Amino acid sequence: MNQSKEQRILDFVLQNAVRGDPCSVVDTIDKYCSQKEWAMNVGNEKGIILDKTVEEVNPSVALELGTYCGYSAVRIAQLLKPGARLLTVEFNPKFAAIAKQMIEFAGVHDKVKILEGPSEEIIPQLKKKYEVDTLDFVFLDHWKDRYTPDTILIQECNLLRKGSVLLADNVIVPGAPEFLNYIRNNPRFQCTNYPSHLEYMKVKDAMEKAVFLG
Ligand SMILES: O=c1[nH]cnc2c(O)c(F)c(-c3ccc(F)cc3)cc12
Ligand SMILES: [Mg+2]
Repeated sequence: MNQSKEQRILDFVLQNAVRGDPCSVVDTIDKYCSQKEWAMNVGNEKGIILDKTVEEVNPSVALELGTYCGYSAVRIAQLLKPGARLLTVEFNPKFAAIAKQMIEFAGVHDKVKILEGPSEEIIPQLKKKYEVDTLDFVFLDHWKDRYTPDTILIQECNLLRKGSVLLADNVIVPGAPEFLNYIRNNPRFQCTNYPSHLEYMKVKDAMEKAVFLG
């Protein structure tokens, strides 16, 4: 049965990265995806913007929408303080299975919980089923058409507090124009744009940060 690209990425990590070393896992994924097969990991250039935002927020509870192979989950988890946790939502069971192995190999599995299913079903479960009070940080990196409805749903579920930070990938490519319009015209958010490039390409992309004002 022929392998998926995501399985090839995982195998390359298992063969070439250092078990228990999150940096080596991140660097090895970037090496494979820049030299052999493009894949939709946030990548190193936008990854540094993600890192800086996570360090600035220093979240106790972080949510990621869109796990994929676990690249950004590993990046985020390695920056979390002791006792802090990342909940990451993945709709595609094949991607979730790859990410689980990636996260375990990186040695950050005690900080990360993969929640399999559609974000619109999981977000309303966060308080009761996953014992979340409020989210300090949310990384939106799933499907552009879900950015706005999920941001609205997160607010409706009372999951944000004054100072909660949202960071959205791909607001230029593939693009999330409706989300940018929503969040930049919403007086309850203070927005900042971070121009960058599409992972492993010279194409322009950007991330958008939105701080919830309460
Ligand atoms: O669907 C996505 N979810 C999350 N992140 C993505 C991404 O970072 C991409 F670059 C892309 C992408 C895919 C194909 C292209 F030609 C350009 C960007 C897609 C996603
Ligand atoms: Mg992305």
